[in-house]
Amino acid sequence: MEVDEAEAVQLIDGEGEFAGESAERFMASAGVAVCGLSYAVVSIMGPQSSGKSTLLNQFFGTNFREMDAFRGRSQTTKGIWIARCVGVEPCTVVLDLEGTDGRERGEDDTAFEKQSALFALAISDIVLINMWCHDIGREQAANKPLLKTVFQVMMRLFSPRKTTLLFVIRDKTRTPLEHLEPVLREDIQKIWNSVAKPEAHKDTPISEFFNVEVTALPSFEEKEEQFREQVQQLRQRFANSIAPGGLAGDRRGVVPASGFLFSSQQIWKVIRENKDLDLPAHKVMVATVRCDEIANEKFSCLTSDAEWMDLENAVQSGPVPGFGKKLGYTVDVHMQEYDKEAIYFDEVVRTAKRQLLKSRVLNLIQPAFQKMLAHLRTRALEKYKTELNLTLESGKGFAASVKDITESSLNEFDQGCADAVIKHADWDYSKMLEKVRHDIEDHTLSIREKKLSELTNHAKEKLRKALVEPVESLFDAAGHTTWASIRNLFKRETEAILPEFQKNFAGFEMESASSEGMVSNLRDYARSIVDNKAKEEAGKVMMHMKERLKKFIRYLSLYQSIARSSELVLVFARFTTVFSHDKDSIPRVWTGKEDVRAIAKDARSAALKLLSVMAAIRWDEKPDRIENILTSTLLDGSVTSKGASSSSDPLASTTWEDVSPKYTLITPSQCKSLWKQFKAETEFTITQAVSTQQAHRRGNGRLPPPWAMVAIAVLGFNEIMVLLRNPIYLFLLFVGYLLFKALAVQLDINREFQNGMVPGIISVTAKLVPTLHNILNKVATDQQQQQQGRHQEAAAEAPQPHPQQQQQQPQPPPPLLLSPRSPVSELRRLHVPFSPVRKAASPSPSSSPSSTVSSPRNVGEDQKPRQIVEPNNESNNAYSILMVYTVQLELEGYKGGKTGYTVVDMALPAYACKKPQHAPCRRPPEIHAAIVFFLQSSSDLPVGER
Ligand SMILES: Nc1nc2c(ncn2[C@@H]2O[C@H](COP(=O)(O)OP(=O)(O)OP(=O)(O)O)[C@@H](O)[C@H]2O)c(=O)[nH]1
Repeated sequence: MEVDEAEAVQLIDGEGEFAGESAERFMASAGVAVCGLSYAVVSIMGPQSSGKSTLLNQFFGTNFREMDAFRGRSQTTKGIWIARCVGVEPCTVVLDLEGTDGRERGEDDTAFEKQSALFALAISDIVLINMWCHDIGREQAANKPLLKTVFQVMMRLFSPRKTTLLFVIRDKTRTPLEHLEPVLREDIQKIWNSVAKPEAHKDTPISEFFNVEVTALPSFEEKEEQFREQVQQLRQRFANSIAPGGLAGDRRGVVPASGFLFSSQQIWKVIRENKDLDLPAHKVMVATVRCDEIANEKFSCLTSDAEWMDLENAVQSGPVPGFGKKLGYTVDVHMQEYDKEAIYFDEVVRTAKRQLLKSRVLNLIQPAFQKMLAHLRTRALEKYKTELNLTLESGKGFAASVKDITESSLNEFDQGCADAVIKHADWDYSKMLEKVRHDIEDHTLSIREKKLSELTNHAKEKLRKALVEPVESLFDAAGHTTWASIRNLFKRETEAILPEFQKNFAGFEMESASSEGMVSNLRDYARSIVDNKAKEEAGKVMMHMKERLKKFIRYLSLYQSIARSSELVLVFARFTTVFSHDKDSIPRVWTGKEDVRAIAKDARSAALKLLSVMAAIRWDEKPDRIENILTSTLLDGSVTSKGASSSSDPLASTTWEDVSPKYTLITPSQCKSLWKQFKAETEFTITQAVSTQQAHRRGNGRLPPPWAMVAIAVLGFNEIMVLLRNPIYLFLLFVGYLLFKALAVQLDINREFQNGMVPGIISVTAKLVPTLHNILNKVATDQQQQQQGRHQEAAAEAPQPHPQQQQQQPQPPPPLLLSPRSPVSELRRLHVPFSPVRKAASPSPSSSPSSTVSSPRNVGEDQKPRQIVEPNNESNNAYSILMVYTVQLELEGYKGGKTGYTVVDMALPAYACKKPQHAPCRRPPEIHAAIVFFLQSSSDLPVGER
């Protein structure tokens, strides 16, 4: 319900209960609460039905209930009522008190009178005391007990405020006020004097506590017009009553209007409890409560402030530009509201409550500020990372980049923090600044490690590339200067790469000790590359050599049970290389004139040299005695003596003299056992070579001795003459000779009889008929070819066909140096389709064999032009016409479906006879072994391929 400003409400009911709810409504509707200190409180006391309500209504335009005179005189006002004066500035609140000396309460019930009087004195600036004119000067006047009560309760107020007592004399008579007032004042003084006072105020004059004013009004009932006129004049005195010199008292202890209701309630509570009323303490208490209420209200306003909520939401997702400015403005608004409302309360209390409010506000907004700092921290770190990357990419030095960007990032963070703080708080963001600094330092360290690691890895990769393959190559050609070459290589490459590395990390501004340490580590790494390569390369080379050796073994059918250890493979490889090649690395052709034992010794010596090279890693130039020891003990044969004691055997040890164990690859005792095994296995090779040489010599000495030839001529003279006289016999003899010769070549008589007479006869007998059949077929084939040749000659004489037709004719088979039907030519024919690379490299059938694919390990060797020994007509030896024919078989590629090639590179001394090309050729043992090897290998091929 809206309360009109003139509408009076009950503040305290007749039972003495404070009507807080209706009073609050009144305060809100009458707008008193916002008046601050600019308000005045007026009360009226007086006997019952003395026209108090009538006077107030006429004075201030209020609507207090008045007694209806036509219904009889009775109590109208019960308790205390309150209303706001109409048209009086400043805001004036008026209290209408229950009349004293009322019949309703009885003669002895004066408690409420005293309580209400004290209440009126405590909260009012002006107290109107309504009294009848005819009571002045009377001893038993009705106002005398009232005044006594007022003065007595006044003494119960500590530090009482100075109140104006305005005596309103009603129904004034013809006696002028000038005569009435002294009498009244005298009565008042008498009453004041009669009141018991505390010792401190015993002699205090009444003027210390009261401003006594007196006025008189005509009767409202009899002289209403005059009454109204004089009331209007009197009303003027209530305008600006609180101004200096105004009607109001000194207003000490006045509380702000917003606290008026609370203050009144508390005062009434104290009065009801019959306690002394300490107005200053009450004022502080009111201020405390009210400031608390105001602070709570303002804090609540802030928490629901739209700008604050928007700001708080925004800062959750990222930094807010102008955060401090926006937040400071919002806080300012609410703090100023507090100041505005609390300004009239006790200053000490007000300030204390303001501080409390401020700390609550800061606690509320600090998480948002911390969030803002977190965003700034993240942004500073991101900026640092980005700019560092860009700067490093531009090539600027690492340390200089870090210094510049750190400074700029921290400055930006600092500015962001300064922008985020508010003037109300002295928030310290130095800890966050330290965190950002640590973030940057951590990131810098990680990037530094990463960059240094990249540089180191790059240098290591360069070292690896620069050392691995050259070292591998040097080990391939192991010899006297191998380790010297490796040392030179190591020195050259490290001196080229390490300074470049040192130059690259100069930008990191490292301490010289760290820098040198890193270079030293890299140098150690380079050494480890060589060391590891020395070990690994042995393994790799062993594998290759083992493969090669296996093929060589297949070729010669010699080494069937060797290569039990990888070191032995190396030694064997060197041996077979030397043993099978001459000094110019040309495949050796056994002519029968070589000194096989001397060659074998050279081969063993070379193998031993390889063994000595591979026996240890030599980083220093200090010569060692490994080769000498190996030569003297192994090559000269002393080691083979079974009775050699360990004390005289320099190889009976696990370490080399002057060689560190960590640099030892093959120990002396290992060398010794390897050599024993090597000698045992190679002995057979040498024996085989000697046998081959002897067979060769036998082949060259097949003509019968001269005495036998003379005996044949003498004893067979008649038969010779018969043959000479009969050409048919001579022809048949010639044909028979040719047939026998062809059979002998085809059957390889010498080889068949190598295993003994009886096995030879059996073998030759079994092969005789098929061989004869082959020869006859060959003769028939030759005749057909001759006829085809004649046809072609005839066709050549005929008109030439169109070039395209000519291209479509099938190409003739490639010319063969051997017989087209010979096993070796079959070998070549079968091999050609197997090599796709060979096809690509040799589109023409007449391409040189040197264009074939070779083993990677033999690239250097294969790149040399193949030395082909053309048939030499100048040579008298029919078997000395040699050619080097390279046979490359991808046999391994067909076995087991492997995709890679295993290239068998065999230098085969091929045989081409002086006889016509189509005649059958006799095979030397090496060719025969190669064919046997091929046929054995090709047995794994599919039937069609074979
Ligand atoms: N004689 C005379 N009577 C008056 C005057 N003013 C008012 N009255 C009459 O006095 C009677 C009481 O008036 P109220 O104004 O109700 O008096 P009151 O003091 O408020 O009464 P309570 O509130 O009951 O104590 C009414 O009948 C009025 O008409 C006046 O100036 N002189």
